[in-house]
Amino acid sequence: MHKQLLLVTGNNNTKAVLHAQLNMLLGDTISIRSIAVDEKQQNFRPDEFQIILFSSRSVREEFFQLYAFPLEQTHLLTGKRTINPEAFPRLLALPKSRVLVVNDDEESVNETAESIYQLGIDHLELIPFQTGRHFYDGVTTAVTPSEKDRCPPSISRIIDIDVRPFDMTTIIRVVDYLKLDETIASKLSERYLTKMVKLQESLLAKEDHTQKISDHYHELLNQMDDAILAFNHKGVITAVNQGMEKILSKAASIVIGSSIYEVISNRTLLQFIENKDTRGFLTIGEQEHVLYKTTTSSFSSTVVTVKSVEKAFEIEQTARREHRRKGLASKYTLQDIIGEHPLLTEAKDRSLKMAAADYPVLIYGETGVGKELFAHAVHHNSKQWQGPFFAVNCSAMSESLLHSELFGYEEGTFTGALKGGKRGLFELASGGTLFLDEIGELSTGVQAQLLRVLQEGEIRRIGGGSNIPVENRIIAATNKNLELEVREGRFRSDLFYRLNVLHFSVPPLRERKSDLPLLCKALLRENRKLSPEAEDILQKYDWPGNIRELKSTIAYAETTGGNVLTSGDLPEFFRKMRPRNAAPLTPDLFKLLDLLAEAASKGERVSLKKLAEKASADGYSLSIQQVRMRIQKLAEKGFVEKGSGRMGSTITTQGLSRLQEL
Ligand SMILES: Nc1ncnc2c1ncn2[C@@H]1O[C@H](COP(=O)(O)OP(=O)(O)OP(=O)(O)O)[C@@H](O)[C@H]1O
Repeated sequence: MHKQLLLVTGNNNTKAVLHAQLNMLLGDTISIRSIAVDEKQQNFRPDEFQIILFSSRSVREEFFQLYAFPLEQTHLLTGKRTINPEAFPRLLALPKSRVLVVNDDEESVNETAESIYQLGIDHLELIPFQTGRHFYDGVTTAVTPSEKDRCPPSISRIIDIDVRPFDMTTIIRVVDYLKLDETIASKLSERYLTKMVKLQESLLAKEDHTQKISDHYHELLNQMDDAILAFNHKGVITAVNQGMEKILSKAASIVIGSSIYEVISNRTLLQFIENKDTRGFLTIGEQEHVLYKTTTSSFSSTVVTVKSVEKAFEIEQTARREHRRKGLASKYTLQDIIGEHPLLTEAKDRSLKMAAADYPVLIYGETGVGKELFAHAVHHNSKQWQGPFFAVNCSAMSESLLHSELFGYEEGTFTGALKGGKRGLFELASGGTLFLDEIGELSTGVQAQLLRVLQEGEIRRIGGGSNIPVENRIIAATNKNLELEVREGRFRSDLFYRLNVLHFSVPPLRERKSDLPLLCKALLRENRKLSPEAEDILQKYDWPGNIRELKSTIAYAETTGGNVLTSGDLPEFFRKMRPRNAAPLTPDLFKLLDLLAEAASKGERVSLKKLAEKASADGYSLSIQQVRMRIQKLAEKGFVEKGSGRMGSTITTQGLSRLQEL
């Protein structure tokens, strides 16, 4: 009689998979009938089967609730299930993480998890799914043998490992009970083994790969000049390199896995690990070292790096250059502030001394004297020189805009607010310097907020509920007399006294005109210079716009002039000014200029011949050649513009103003 096996499963999907497995392994020798437990069966007699194989214990229980047959002659077997080898690579590819195991009941969940562990997949922390529970803290991936619908909504990634097949012991028990030919058993194990070997190969490949990666990291860590130590949130050391082994005087094999408190005896190092600082110093023997501490974003690991002072300095320089490239760091140092006048030198000396302190600095000075330049230099010489430098002009924005620029806002605070909110300048400049230019223009509302920051060291974003600590050096500048502003009630006295602790003035250019040649030289492009006459004009001027005005004057002259910039190349305004000691015009030059002015008033240009005739008529006997030479002279002074060919000449505005002066 042909031996018959009944397979009973929970659902049709499982039935199809398990039936295919049994059929492949035993189909040539026995007849297999498969049912899903709740399927309606007609003419069905379970006692006709020699063996009934259940896919799980719950299926078995359900079966006997449906069929109350006495089954004395039938062997009942609940199969053990394993993981589908095809799904193996998908499990191996998952990163080290916590993963939810989902199946239809508690037992099958545990069984699935057990099989995963038994197969050697140990990099996953498997969390058992519980029916009715919706949230699993921080778990976003689930592994399930085709029970996707049961996965809770908090799961974003589902790894379907397909229906779990019977494991080999179940098959062997069937073969054994049915007393099947031994050759079948060996054939079976061959087929089974082939699959298992493949599985093992992928596991080994993984282990080998992991080992290789681990060796590689070790090698890299040891290549580094710095000493490195990493520990987890429990203070257990997870990595060290040779540099750190030397500092600790202990081998990595002892250190790794031990608590930091067991292996670190150096008090400075231990204190640095415990405190909040991210940078510290450590002396080992005679040598100074810099300590750095970084915590991973998930706060699960902390890495401590020990660098030699020289190397740290080099890196900080590079970081500074990078900051500078991004325009965040201060761009100027005291060397960039040109001038040797004692008043300027005094300002430089003061600023240098004030830079070292922690108080705010207030810089007084007229517009364009270089207050911002000084603010950069103060930042550059301060403790926070490595941090960012942000400047804001308090008069350039409306009160509400300035408020949001300085303090930032939370998402949804107002129409047009950026998604995720916006960090204000106080937050951005934290750890660095915030330069508040034209502080005298601050509205009373913003003055009150600024006072709060200075007193409390924290800000509150617009629309935000919590206070955010900030640590900035404040440098403020004004061209107003702040004391007067306080007296007249426009500036808060408490804010004034907070800001005014350290202050200095930058002298206006008119009080340090001896610096003009130096400044001009620095501002002029290479190969360009000022004619003595032009320089004389610049010396005579009062410079209400200070260096900013000087800069634009030079830029103007360079655009209009050649290599030697004459008074004629200066902006019109300057050309009207009479240079000191300028040689007076000779009467015939004066006459020619006068004639040209007369013609210009009629909108005419005059030829050399005509000029000679007119001059002669007024008693100035000049040949055409003599007129040509004098017109050339006037043109050199910028008073006349010569026309080409027969075009004739005309007087310039500079010539006209000279004439008026005379
Ligand atoms: N001593 C100096 N040497 C070289 N350049 C200078 C010097 N002083 C000022 N400058 C230049 O002049 C311009 C104006 O300087 P800065 O903006 O620092 O003036 P300020 O006093 O802050 O002006 P404001 O009060 O109008 O903001 C800048 O381009 C700056 O580089």
